[in-house]
Formats: sequence, C-alpha cells, structure tokens
Amino acid sequence: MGRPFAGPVLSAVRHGGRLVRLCGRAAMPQVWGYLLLEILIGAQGVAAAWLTKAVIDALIGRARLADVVWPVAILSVLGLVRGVAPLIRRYVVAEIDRRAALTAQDELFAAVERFVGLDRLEDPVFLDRLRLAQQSVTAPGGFLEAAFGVIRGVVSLVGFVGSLALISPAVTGIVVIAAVPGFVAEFRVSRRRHQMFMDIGPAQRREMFYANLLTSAQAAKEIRLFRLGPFLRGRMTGERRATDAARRRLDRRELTTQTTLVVLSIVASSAGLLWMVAAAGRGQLTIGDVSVFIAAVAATQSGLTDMIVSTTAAYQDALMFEHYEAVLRAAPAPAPVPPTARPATLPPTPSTPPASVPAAVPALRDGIRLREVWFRYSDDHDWVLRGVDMFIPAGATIALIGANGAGKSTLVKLLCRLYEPTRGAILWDGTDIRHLPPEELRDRMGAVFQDFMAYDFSAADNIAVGELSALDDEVRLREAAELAGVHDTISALPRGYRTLLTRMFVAGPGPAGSDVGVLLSGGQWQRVALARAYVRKDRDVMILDEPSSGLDADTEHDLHTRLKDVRSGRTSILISHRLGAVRDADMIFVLRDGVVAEQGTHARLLALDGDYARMFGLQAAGYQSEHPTGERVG
Ligand SMILES: Nc1ncnc2c1ncn2[C@@H]1O[C@H](COP(=O)(O)OP(=O)(O)OP(=O)(O)O)[C@@H](O)[C@H]1O
Repeated sequence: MGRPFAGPVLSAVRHGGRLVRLCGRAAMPQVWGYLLLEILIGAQGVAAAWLTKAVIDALIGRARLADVVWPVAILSVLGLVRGVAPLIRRYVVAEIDRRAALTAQDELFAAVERFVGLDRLEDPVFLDRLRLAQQSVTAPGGFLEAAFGVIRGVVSLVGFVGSLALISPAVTGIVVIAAVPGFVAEFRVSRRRHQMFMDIGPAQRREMFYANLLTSAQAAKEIRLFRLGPFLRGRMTGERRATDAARRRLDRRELTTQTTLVVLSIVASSAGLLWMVAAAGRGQLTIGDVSVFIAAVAATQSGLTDMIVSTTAAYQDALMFEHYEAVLRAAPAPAPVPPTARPATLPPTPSTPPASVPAAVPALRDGIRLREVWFRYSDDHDWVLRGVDMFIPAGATIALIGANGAGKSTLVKLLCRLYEPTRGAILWDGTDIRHLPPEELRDRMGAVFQDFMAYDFSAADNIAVGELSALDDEVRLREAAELAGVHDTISALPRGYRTLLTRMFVAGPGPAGSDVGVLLSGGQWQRVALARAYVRKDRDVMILDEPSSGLDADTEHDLHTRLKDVRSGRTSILISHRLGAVRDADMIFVLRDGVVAEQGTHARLLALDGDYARMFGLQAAGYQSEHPTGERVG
C-alpha cells in the first residue's frame, strides 16, 4: 500500500474514531449493546458449524440420542440468536441513529450560528461543505453498522478461517488471497465516490434551487405568467442528468469490481470443493469434516465479501464525516453562557447553549465613527466603499441616501458586524467594534432591513423575534404593533395576535373553526417588521433601511413623526429614497462612488446645490406636477 493510499485510510480511521465518539456521547449504552450483539452474531455461525459437525459425526458413529441432546439444544439456542439478534440490532441501530443525529445536528447548527458574519453563508464552497456535513450526520448509525459489521466479520472470519485452516491451509490461503484484489479495488471506488460527491455538489444545489422554485408559492406568479415552468424544469433535469451521469460512471466501475470479486471467489471455492471431494474419496475427511468445510468455505467467502462492503461503507462514511468536522473546526469556539443570562428562544430551546459572552459593550455615549472604511464583498468583487469617513453622534437621527448600489445597506451591515471592513475601522465610542463581542454589540441595536424576513409564525411571534423576552408579553407586543400602525390589522385577524401569518403550517380547522393561516400584504408585512424593530426601541441604535417603501402615504407620514418621539435622545440611522421622509434628520449623508460626497442638514444640503439638492428637486417636482390644484407641495 503506497503513501497515496495509506494517507486517506489513516485520515478515515481518525474521522471514524470521532464518529464513534459522537455516537458514544449520544447513546453510550446502545453502542456497547450493539457491539456485543455483533460479536455474538459473528461467533454463533462458527459455533453452529462445529456443533453440526459434532452431531453428524456422532450420528454416523451410531452414538446414543442422549449424546447429541446438548449439541442439538445449543444449536436451537444459536438458531434463536440468529433469528432474533438481527431484529434487536435493527432497533438499536435506529435508536443510535436518532440520538446521534440529534446531537450532531444541534452541534452543526450551533457551529453555523457562531460564525460572526454572513460571508461564510455566501461562500459556495462552504455551502457545499455544509450540505455534505448535514448529509454525513443524517444517519451516524450507518457508520457504526459498517464498522461493527467489520468487527462481526472479523470474529466470524477468524473462526471460519481457523476451521478451514485446520482442514486445509492451502485452500484457506487461496480463498483469503482471492479477496485481496477486491478489497483494494473497492477502496479505490470508495475514494472516487467521495470525490464524486464533492464534484456534483454545486449541480445538486442548483437542482434543489430549481425544485424549490417550481414549488414556491411566491415564485408561482411569475412562473405562471411568464410560462417559465418548462424552462426551469429543463434546467432542473439538465442538472440531474449531469449528476446522474457521474453516478452512473461510478456504479459501472463498482459493478465491474464486484463482478470480478465474485468470479474470483467462485473460482477459489470451486477449487476448494474439488480438493475436498478428492480428500473425502481418499478417506482423509469424515462426513462431519465435509460439513464444516462446506460451511467454512461459504462463510469465509461471504464473510470476506461482507467485510469488503462494510469496510468500504465505513470508509465512505468516515470521509464524509470530515466535512462535519471541518465546519465545526471553522466555527469560533463556543463561549460560556452565564446560567442566568440564557435568553428565551423560539422555537424550543436547543440543548447546546447559544454562543454568547459577558456584557462588555457599554451604552453609546459619544457616537460611532467610521474611519477610512473600505469594503468589498470579496477579492473578486469591486469596491463598494472606498474610504468612508463619517461620525454618527449619539442621540442623533442621521439619514443615508444615495443612488441604487451606492452602498447604504452595505454600510449598515458593517455597523452590525455582519461583515468586517476590508480596510479602516468602525469605532464605538472610540473602540474598534472588532474588539467588541458581536452578540453584545448587536444587542445594543434594533433594525429593519430592506430584505426583512417574513417568518411562517404567528403575528405575535413575528413581532417577538425582535425581542424574545417579549414573546409572551402581550402588552409590549401590542405597543410595538400600535407604534408600527399594524395593531388594528392584527386585531382583526381570526385569532388576533395568535393568527399564523402563513398557510404553510395550518393543521386544519380548530374548535372555533378559525385555524386559518392568513397572508398579509407587502405593506402590512413591512409594518410587522417595523413592530419587530419597535419592540426593541430602547436599544442604543436603531437602523431603518427603507422602512417605508411599501407603506401608504398616511402610514409613512405617521412612521416618521412617531419615530422622532419614540427614539428621542437615541441614535437612529435611516435609509430612504424618499427624501421627504429624511429631511428632518439631524444630519444627512450622501453616498456616491464609495465615499461620503455630501453631508449636512436638509437646509445646508439644499444650499450646497449638489446631488441632494438635485434629487430633492426632482422628487418635489414629481409631486408638484401631480398635485391637482397645482399648488406647491413640500
Ligand atoms: N452579499 C453581497 N455580495 C456581493 N455583492 C453585494 C452583496 N450585497 C450587495 N452587493 C453589492 O454591493 C453594492 C452595494 O449594495 P447595497 O445593497 O449596499 O446598495 P444600496 O445603496 O443599499 O442600494 P439600494 O438603494 O438599491 O438598496 C451593489 O453593487 C451590490 O451589487
């Protein structure tokens, strides 16, 4: 075995060891029980063969019935073991699978949660690895089944090969040596299969994307209207055909390998049979010997084949588990959580505590400074920010404006530490936010993002996700909804705040006949997202990225007047294309070409007669021309 073969095998052994430890952590008694069962199943075959020989030889030697009672009784017990043990084994493996998969899934998602920013979740290589990691732990018991199958095979083979060797060392050698090429070939196929899984990852992800699109209610409007169905189906099946072709190539290789293995073993067993017939003819073997020999050759061959299949399956699972370990390794180590600081969670509390750190971010006193901030999403992307200098005074309401793609949303994502500046720094009262615990920093902020989430939860839960401590606090939820102007809408729903804002998970009509999921309009959803931000209105910094784009004129006006009262004395960052909505801000920043091109109050920027004045003039002119009386508006 050369280095290129030994390296992956050793690494698979290491990963396999960790996979066993994972199963042990999740279901230790079951793992031990399973191992004992496999040893028992492996040993019973050999014992049965020798007991059968004893019975046959005794009967041929005209022994009394009493002499064979015990061997026959033990044979019956062994028969029972052979029948029942596999059933128990199936149950135990399923139980190990359930427990270990639960632990592994929780650990995996806890690790994903610990990544500070979003960059990993936007990295296709990482996403492929994550998918393989998820796949690798859907049935961790599968690895044990394969690995313990090898142990069972070893126990059984040692017995049968030993028995065979007692009768004919030469035949034993032939049978064992005939299996070696199969072993090596199967390992090679295994490695290729693992590589194939990696290679087809992107195509599988695209296929999944098309499949989800074709069944998404949101996408259905455009798919029906533009008749996109056949086009998307064509792309989906195209991806499937490509992955199927890769699988087929490998299946053919495996078929060739396994056929060769079977032919080799049949040749070996035929040679053994010939020898045995000749030896029995010469009177060198008893009938009992013949029975043991036939059982041993058959068992050795099938045992070797099973071992090859089990070993390569275990090898394959261990290689796949490497992806799970890589994700866990890449995630920052979990920080200890003070027992009292544990937040309420939605949905039910995971068994592993979420990453958190002791409070270390002080309330904002002076302000947030962006110092020469440069940013691009990756080395392959263009610069979005090219040296932004900006000071956001504590307690002020500031507005960010600029053309589409100017980098406004990017800038606020940097403030939340969802990405790190490529160069420069963001200072929270003079401290670089990279030195602050991200969870604590985010705890000091509230936000409505442009692409806010519409969760398939109830209305109450949809607001409470902004502040989980308010989950059961109807007064706070209602207050937030009132501020966002959505209380009346929610109250009028069939189950008020407990109405599901989705039709995905409705279980059917309840006693009141009102268990219907309700779909909200775009503007209503936006108000729910606003309520989600308002429920944490006491936070130091509130970010509202296009909070009013879907709102009607009355609500938009309401939102901005209320925001001032609600946030008075607290820092707010407002992004909007409707300049009328931001004119009252204490400071307006205009982003252009990756830098702050203009800054000042509304009046100052108008006086400056730059971009802001031009854009404001355009919008104001639009309103004026539409005004029925022709009077000035603004
Ligand atoms: N996750 C991302 N990965 C790569 N590029 C991105 C990502 N998000 C945004 N961009 C790019 O960064 C640039 C700035 O985007 P950003 O969303 O910050 O602009 P914006 O000023 O908020 O625009 P808009 O007014 O249209 O909302 C755009 O060119 C966009 O394509």
